[in-house]
Amino acid sequence: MTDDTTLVILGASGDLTSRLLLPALGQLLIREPARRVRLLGAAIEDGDDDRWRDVVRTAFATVGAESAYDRVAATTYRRADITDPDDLRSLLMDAGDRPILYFAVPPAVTTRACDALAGIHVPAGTVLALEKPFGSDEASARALNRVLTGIVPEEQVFRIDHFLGRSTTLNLLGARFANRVLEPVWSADHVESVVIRYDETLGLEGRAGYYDRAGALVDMLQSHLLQVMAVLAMEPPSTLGERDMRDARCAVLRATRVWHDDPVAGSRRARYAAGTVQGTAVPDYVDEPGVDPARQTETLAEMTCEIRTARWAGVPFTLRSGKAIGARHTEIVVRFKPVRHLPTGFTGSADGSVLRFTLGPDEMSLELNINGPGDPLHLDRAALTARLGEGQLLAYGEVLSGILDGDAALAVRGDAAEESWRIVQPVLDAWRRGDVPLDEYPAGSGGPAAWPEL
Ligand SMILES: NC(=O)C1=CN([C@@H]2O[C@H](COP(=O)(O)OP(=O)(O)OC[C@H]3O[C@@H](n4cnc5c(N)ncnc54)[C@H](OP(=O)(O)O)[C@@H]3O)[C@@H](O)[C@H]2O)C=CC1
Ligand SMILES: O=C1O[C@H](COP(=O)(O)O)[C@@H](O)[C@H](O)[C@H]1O
Repeated sequence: MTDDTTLVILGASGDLTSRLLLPALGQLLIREPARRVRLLGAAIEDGDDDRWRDVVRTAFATVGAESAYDRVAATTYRRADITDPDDLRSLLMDAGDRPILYFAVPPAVTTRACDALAGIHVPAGTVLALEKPFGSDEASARALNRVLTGIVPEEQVFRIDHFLGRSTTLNLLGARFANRVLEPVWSADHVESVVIRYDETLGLEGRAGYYDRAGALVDMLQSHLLQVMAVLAMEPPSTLGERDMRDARCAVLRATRVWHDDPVAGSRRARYAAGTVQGTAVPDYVDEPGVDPARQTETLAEMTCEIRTARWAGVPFTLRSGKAIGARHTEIVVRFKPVRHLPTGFTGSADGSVLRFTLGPDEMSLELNINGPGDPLHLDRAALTARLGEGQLLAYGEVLSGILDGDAALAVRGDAAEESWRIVQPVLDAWRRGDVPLDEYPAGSGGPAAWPEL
């Protein structure tokens, strides 16, 4: 990586930029002292270099990376409407050779900006990094892919999914592929069910402009949780290189359908009502600023899928994510089948073992049936727990590192983005038709009382 690479952050005044991208860049520059980057920020609002430099310094400081600022070779700001070809042209002139255009802007703006880019000259080696959601359905994702590959080759398109850079997801690879003990039981022969759950205490956080159109299904399941499922379920790749990893993940998605092809039985949705989350009052979702009640947006989504391969057919993979839940509950749970025959004479129950990966703090635990204290033939439950390495970088740091190095292993390939939409489309359609009721739960609860525990 040399000084002549410019990271152009489109959406310099946005939440993602200040809260996640810049802190991650600061961390990355601290971890890799030889790395240099030029930073060009752009947004619609009038601004100047000094104000932008303050934004960068403040963001670096949030992760204790103040000293990384000296490694940024230049930091400049340009006012630009990136849907305007003239503004884009002058931005590209400022960016120089082989720029990285990071679209930290709303998805509809990204689409319009890419349409504009397709009509102008883009320097060879330009990299495009696009935030999720990628398109708004399968057809629009396909159309956007066509536009992108008309601008730069697929290897230069980074569709971002920061869950692929999360240490838990990376730890899954180590646990699965560096332990011979797991591979023989990693299939429908031994696994009964898988749950991937990301319940947050956070509510809307002022993001109605985006979230009210997306909802939990698109915001979390269609993107992040399907990618985590792909890592959990993929065939062992030959290498951790870009092609092997992306082929393996995409093969899982290609084989995935909603459970029994029945989106009504295979999904549930709900929305939070007024309540209290960890001592703080949260309004009814429809009373949050900017929400349109007519949209019937869900804040809790659940979908069960089947991966139709010899390894996984018949195993339900349930993905769930909710906002304003009483306690953070973020984990991957692999539940094994009980033993085929429990020798007569034991007392107590012998439920299947459970392998659990907790996301942040990262832990892995294996629950087993053991002979407990007292009666030696009475079965008790015990857990072997290991704290996993948190990684030196935030998830966005791993993602940025890949982009700056031109390694797309942690980015979503175009065909995988389309497959993810294909998987959720029947559910979206069923919800739009009103075939699945929109249930309610008080903010701060664990979800609708009537929903059976996963
Ligand atoms: N925020 C988050 O936690 C996460 C966000 N994302 C994704 O990141 C993207 C950005 O989200 P977020 O930062 O929250 O959004 P914000 O609304 O906070 O920021 C949007 C940014 O886009 C700029 N912008 C809008 N239109 C244009 C335009 N025509 N030309 C130039 N700049 C423009 C805005 O500039 P101005 O202020 O000048 O109008 C602003 O800087 C979305 O795709 C979102 O899904 C992904 C993961 C997490
Ligand atoms: O992309 C998103 O992710 C966050 C959850 O991820 P985290 O790493 O910030 O915990 C989610 O809150 C947000 O709604 C979604 O857009």
